[in-house]
Amino acid sequence: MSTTQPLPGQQSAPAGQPPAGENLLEVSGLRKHFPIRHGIVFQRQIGAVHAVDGVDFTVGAGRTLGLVGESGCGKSTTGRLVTRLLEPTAGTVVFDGEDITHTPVTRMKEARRNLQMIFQDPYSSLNPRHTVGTIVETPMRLNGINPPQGHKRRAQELLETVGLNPEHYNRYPNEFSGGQRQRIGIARALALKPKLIVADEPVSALDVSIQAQVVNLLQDLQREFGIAFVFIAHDLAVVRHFCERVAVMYLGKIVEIADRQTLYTRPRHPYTHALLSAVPEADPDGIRRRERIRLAGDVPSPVDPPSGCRFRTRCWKARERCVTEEPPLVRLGGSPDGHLTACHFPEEPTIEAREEDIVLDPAVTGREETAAGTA
Ligand SMILES: Nc1ncnc2c1ncn2[C@@H]1O[C@H](COP(=O)(O)OP(=O)(O)OP(=O)(O)O)[C@@H](O)[C@H]1O
Repeated sequence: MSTTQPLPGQQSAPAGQPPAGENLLEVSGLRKHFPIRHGIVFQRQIGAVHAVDGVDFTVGAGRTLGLVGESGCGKSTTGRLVTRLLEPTAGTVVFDGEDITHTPVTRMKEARRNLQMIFQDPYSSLNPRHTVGTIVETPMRLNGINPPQGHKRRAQELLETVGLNPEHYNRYPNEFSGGQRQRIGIARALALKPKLIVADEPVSALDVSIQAQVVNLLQDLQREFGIAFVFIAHDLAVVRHFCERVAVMYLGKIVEIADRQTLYTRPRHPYTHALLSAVPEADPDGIRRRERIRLAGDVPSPVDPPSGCRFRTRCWKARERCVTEEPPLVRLGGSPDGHLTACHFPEEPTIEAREEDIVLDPAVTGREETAAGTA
């Protein structure tokens, strides 16, 4: 996939946002292999965890891309590579026209300012010994930003922006709830007026009742300030709410990417079908039945991923070709512009019920048979 061209199928920008199609972030062939070492003295490398294994995507200015997939498929590592918290093994990251793939963090001041990250755990990502004011002001001070109204007033404005009381400036993180701490983290990320925020599971550590509030806050900020987002989550419902485009990852690769409506209603990759079929969804008319797919086992080890298509060991459609030939991420016949799928034997583009459920997990089959027998 070319990463220098705007992704097809992007919707037009809402009022006040940058024009559509201008790529702010271009990720190409991105790889991260964590070495596995053995031995106390010589520490020989005996293998590698293929955490991210050739990922391409772009994010337009002011746009939102969701990264979804099961635990361990490489979402967080991708986020950390993009924000340069990790050094890639291969590939390129171009941000705002600048290739930052190997720029030393100390020399990428401008990019660091415009590229911020929000972390999953609001408890560990805030220094408990610093006041909220210090936490929010520090990025400005480190970057030599002196707002006309002064650091304190600006920090208080930011607290207000994220729905916190500016008078809490002198309080410490442990005096706040999880949702409030995440708001402090968001205020800190906003302090430098970033162009892109990578939000790594920003609500999954929060109570369900608080999650919606924080997601709505992020959405308001995204619209008001035209900030682009890479939103990492395993909760497909949250991603659907927040993201215009969604990429599905499996074992270090993107297996499907499309605009949200297409991905959620007309998926082609069997793995996307399986993920969606696991999402509980209200069926208001009670007429349309959704497909049921239960996958077998866990994601295989990223130390030794399967040959060919990585999903083949859990796929009900796998054939010989899937063992020998890796499917490219391409637009399939019948898919709209911008909908790319990596599959040799794609599914019908619908999530409606099939004649028979797909249940690959023997444990689930056993349980269901027992339940049916006792009913
Ligand atoms: N520093 C590291 N050293 C070795 N392996 C790592 C390291 N960080 C991540 N991994 C491995 O890389 C793979 C991808 O991890 P990653 O955290 O990116 O996945 P994820 O999709 O974000 O999962 P989760 O939703 O559980 O956070 C996993 O197998 C993980 O164990």
